[in-house]
Amino acid sequence: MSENWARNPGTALQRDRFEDVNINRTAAERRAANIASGRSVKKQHQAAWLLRAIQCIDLTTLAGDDTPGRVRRLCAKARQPVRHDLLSAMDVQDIGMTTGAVCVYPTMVRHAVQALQGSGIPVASVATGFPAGLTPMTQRLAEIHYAVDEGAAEIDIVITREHVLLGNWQALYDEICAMREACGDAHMKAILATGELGTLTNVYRASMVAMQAGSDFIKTSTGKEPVNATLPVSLTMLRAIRDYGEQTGHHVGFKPAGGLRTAKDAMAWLALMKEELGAPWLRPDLFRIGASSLLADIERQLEHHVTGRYASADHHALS
Ligand SMILES: O=C[C@H](O)COP(=O)(O)O
Repeated sequence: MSENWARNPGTALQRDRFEDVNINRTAAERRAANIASGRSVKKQHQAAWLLRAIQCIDLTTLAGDDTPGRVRRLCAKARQPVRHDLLSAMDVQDIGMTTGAVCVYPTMVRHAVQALQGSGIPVASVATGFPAGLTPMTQRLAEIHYAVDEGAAEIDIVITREHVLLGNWQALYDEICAMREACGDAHMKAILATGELGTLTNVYRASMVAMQAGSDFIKTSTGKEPVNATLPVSLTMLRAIRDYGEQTGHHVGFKPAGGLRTAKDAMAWLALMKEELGAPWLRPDLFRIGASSLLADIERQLEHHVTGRYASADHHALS
């Protein structure tokens, strides 16, 4: 992550920027499918794209049975996400390849911070009653303070879905503003839990409110909803990011999360980013992929690229 990673200061709540916008699901699905067909990435560039995807992964463990040991193993993988011999074969052994961040629950932050010392890899913490967000506001804010005090540099908050479903934009804006303030210097990603928002129009409107309230990133899902990151939802959020950028001049990042497991998924989302927002968004400052098990398949594809053979998935430990 670059030192000068710009924050999104947000704006006042401006309903006229989103209340009249309606998203056509059929058109969004068609456009997303077209982009994901992968025509925009030439075969010979695929390995470079996969390396870029790794640099954008928020390597995640968010399980009830997480332990300090599991978090330490995850951090070791974040420090060295691809085997050295594969990096050497691709002549990229000296680029300092790491994942974008490690993402954990608040009580695991200290273990991750310790394990990542000196690596420059930030620790992200979920907070605010993840995944449902249905705990009292004072506790949700206290959780942010706790995670920041433990050393989290990034906070992934969850929104109250009810505010979106009822169109209570002021309440949504106020809640996210309060969370942004609690984050202090930590960068804030707002998880919209799009699988629970009903319509793409709601996704667009919630995205806009989250950005107006100062979110540095908008993120699709917790990974715990029945439907997590999809391409049409992502397209809708990227359109909102583009519109917000045109209106304010502020660049907001995007994080698809939940169910992204294959190198093919990573390629589809990279293509979507490039097509919709352009090359500046293909870097960890503005793009993260939240995933617990994507890295194994990417490493497998890179091995195939280098050796022409596939190793078994369990050959690539704990990715
Ligand atoms: O934010 C990250 C997600 O929780 C990861 O979801 P996943 O386990 O489906 O990759």
